[in-house]
Amino acid sequence: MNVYMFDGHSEGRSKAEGWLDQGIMAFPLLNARYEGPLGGLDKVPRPFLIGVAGGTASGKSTVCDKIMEQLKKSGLEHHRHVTIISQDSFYRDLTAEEHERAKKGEHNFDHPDSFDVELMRRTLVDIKAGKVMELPMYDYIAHKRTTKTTVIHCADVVLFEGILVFYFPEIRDLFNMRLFVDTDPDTRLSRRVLRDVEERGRSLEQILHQYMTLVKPAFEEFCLPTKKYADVIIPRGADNIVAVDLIVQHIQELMRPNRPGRRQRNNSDSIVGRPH
Ligand SMILES: Nc1ncnc2c1ncn2[C@@H]1O[C@H](COP(=O)(O)OP(=O)(O)O)[C@@H](O)[C@H]1O
Ligand SMILES: Nc1ccn([C@@H]2O[C@H](COP(=O)(O)O)[C@@H](O)[C@H]2O)c(=O)n1
Repeated sequence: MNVYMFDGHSEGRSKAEGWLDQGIMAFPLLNARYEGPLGGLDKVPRPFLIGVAGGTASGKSTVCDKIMEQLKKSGLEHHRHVTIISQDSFYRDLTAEEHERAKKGEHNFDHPDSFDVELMRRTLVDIKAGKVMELPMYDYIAHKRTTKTTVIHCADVVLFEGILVFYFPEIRDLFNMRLFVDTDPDTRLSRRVLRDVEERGRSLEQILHQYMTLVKPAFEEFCLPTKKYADVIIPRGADNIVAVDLIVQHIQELMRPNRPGRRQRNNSDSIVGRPH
């Protein structure tokens, strides 16, 4: 079985392609023995779908990578697989006019209308149903999904990361666990500048213009308010080893075979704490 590890470092291309460039890695994950679609109180959904939200460059992808790494280290291997999907794969196609604006950093990629929500929903529903899926890849230089796709199949844990994964109720409600990566805005901006210059072919002027006029206001209006939907808020992102460890332990516990009282996620469940 294959698992796609995404690193987000591919030059100007999609995160998915970056993961693929590193090789499709077998990633045996958990030794649990639950099978098939869930419904009973003693079953954990398979795949177990985890939403990972947070502002741009907050470290969402890095946290997802850490979670995968920790699960791997845990040694609970054998026939369990984890997949990371980026919400960026679901940016909708731009018109010619929008594309011209995007080239100047004037298209609002941080607004909910920028996403093909129905494609996102259908894809996640199909993944939850255990179907083999082809995901569109995203090119940050061309500002469009490419004809290349990533095939996802047989995942036991799926991490779905993106700035607005909790914004749309029909997407939000699909998650079995919700994480919000909460990183200081100055840190995020400096990381974004470096990343967008190095990997997304942007000039400093364009990055700052886009950030101040579109990214920052949209973060405050659309992304930040979704923090309240998180089960766990992770301050400082992947640097927060304690939070990542606790989350991984919780996933392992949920998936432990024959766990007493194992049951499906309830919206009032909490791992560490809920936001006020
Ligand atoms: N804890 C960290 N310390 C230093 N750099 C980091 C850290 N987390 C992420 N980065 C860097 O910041 C950039 C954005 O991180 P990423 O995980 O891709 O964020 P997001 O997925 O939220 O956009 C990347 O270049 C990444 O290497
Ligand atoms: N063509 C595009 C598409 C997206 N963006 C920016 O990417 C950010 C989301 O990705 P993160 O990895 O940072 O979460 C979002 O803030 C968009 O502004 C872009 O610049 N160009």
